[in-house]
Amino acid sequence: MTPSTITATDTMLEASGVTMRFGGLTAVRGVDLTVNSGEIVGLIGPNGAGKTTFFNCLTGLYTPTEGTVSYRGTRLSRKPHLVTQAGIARTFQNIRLFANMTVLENVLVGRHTRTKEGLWSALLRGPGFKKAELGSEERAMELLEFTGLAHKRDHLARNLPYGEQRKLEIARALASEPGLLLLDEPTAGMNPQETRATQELVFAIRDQGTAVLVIEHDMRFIFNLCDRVAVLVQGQKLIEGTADVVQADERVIAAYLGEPVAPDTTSDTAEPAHQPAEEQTGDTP
Ligand SMILES: Nc1ncnc2c1ncn2[C@@H]1O[C@H](COP(=O)(O)OP(=O)(O)OP(=O)(O)O)[C@@H](O)[C@H]1O
Repeated sequence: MTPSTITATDTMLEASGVTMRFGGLTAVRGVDLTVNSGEIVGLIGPNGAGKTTFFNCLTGLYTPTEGTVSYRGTRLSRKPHLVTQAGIARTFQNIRLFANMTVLENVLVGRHTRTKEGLWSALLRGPGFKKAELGSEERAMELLEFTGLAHKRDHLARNLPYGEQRKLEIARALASEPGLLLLDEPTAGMNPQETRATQELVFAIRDQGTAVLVIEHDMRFIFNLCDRVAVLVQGQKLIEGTADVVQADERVIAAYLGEPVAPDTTSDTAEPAHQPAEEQTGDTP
């Protein structure tokens, strides 16, 4: 999945002094964060702490007011499609699939940065895209097998259950063959069984050579999954460390956790922690 040139010691992402201001509001303030190859890093913090804004600064959706972002030692472009082409893919907090395309087509569109055809050609399904599609289909099917969606290849994205839509977003992100995958609340709205399956999927993604940076409010998920966790509070990084260090930190407990995280004793039949805020499948990602 990942270029064989990546070694265990590569720095994939290096964000340095990233600050993002919106008028008088400083949403992200001087944040440094590194993700190395082979790592799963978590980014947690209260609502409004600046986590998604920080992701948007990494992926070119926002130009940081201050600071730099590099991927594998090279400063990143501020254009999202060039960031994807460089090797960073992401999913969104609110699912952004092509609702009226099939599962397979959604993944094929995700491959456009790895073919000569552009996004518009992919969306309009022009002749160039159809040719490129033949070469891409095998890889797209591998990704659907990998994410457990192969049997749904011809279903419309909008007809998938919520948990499978989230998986499809991940499959589509993987279609650009990223070295680093950014996941924004991948388990939001999932039940405990789906959350555990997502955890296994993220481990498998890492094991195949893609580093992962993940935002999530489900603390059991984060602390089970991540090699390191960084905590943002009011736009600033409060602490960064292993799960044990972070969840025992009194400032983190006071600012975010409220109480130490209990071990995972949830049952498979429990209800989802919360439902998605909206029916998220839109027509445009
Ligand atoms: N485009 C924008 N214009 C103005 N303010 C913004 C913009 N985007 C985010 N903000 C503000 O920046 C702050 C950080 O928001 P952000 O969505 O990054 O937080 P978050 O940690 O991802 O929250 P949540 O966990 O609820 O998703 C908030 O006060 C938000 O209102």
